[in-house]
Amino acid sequence: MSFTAELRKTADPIYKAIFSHPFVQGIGKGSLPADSLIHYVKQDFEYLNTFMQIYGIAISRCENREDMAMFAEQIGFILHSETHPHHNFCKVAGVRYEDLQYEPLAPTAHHYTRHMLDVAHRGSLAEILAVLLPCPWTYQAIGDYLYETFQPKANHPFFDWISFYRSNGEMGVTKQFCKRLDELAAHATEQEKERMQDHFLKSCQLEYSFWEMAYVKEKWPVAY
Ligand SMILES: Cc1ncc(CN)c(N)n1
Repeated sequence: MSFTAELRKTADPIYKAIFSHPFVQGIGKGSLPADSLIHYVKQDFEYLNTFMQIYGIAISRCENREDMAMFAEQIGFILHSETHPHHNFCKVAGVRYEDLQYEPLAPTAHHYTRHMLDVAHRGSLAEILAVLLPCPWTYQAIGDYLYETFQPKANHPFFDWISFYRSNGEMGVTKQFCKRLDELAAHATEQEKERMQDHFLKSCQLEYSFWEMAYVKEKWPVAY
C-alpha cells in the first residue's frame, strides 16, 4: 500500500465524522442557517489567504521547477477559481462576498493556520505536503460523498459547491499532491514519515473542527 493510501486508511474515522457533521449534511440537504454560511466564508477567506502564504514558503524549499510550478499553479487556483464555492454560499445567505473579507480569525481557524505555518517553517518539503494535503483531499471526498448520497440536480442550492469539489470538478490537485508525497516518502526516514503522518492526521482533525467552528459560529471566549 502506498504511503498516502496508508494515511487515508488511518484517517478514515475522521473522514467519516466529517461526512456526518451537521454542516456537511446541511450542504447535502440544501439547508443551512445563513449565519453559519457567513461565518464559514469569513473564516475560509482568511484560511485560504494563509494557505497561499504557505505555498509561497513551500516554493522557497523546492529544488526543481516542476514542484515550483505545482505550488504556483495552486496559488492561481485559490485566487481565481476557489472563489466560486464562496460565491455559492454568499448567494444562498443573501450577502455580498466583498462584505465578508479580512475578518479576524476565530480560535479554530487560528489553530489550524498556525499548525500549518509551524510545519511550513520547521519541516521538510514532504512534511509541508503532508500538512497541506487534508485540505484538498477531505473536500474532494466530501464532494464525492455528497454527490453520490444526495444526487443533487442543477436547482439544488449548493449544486455549484458540490460540483466544484467532487473528483471530476475543478479541484484536481489531490492526485498530484499524493503522487509527489509518495515519491518523497520513498526517500524519507522512519522518523520523518512519523512526523508526516502526525501532521496529516492533525490537519484532518482540524478540518472536522473547522466545520464545527462554522456551524456553531465559534468566537473567542471573552468579548471586549
Ligand atoms: C478549511 C478548508 N479546508 C479545505 C478547503 C478546500 N481547499 C477549504 N476551502 N477550506
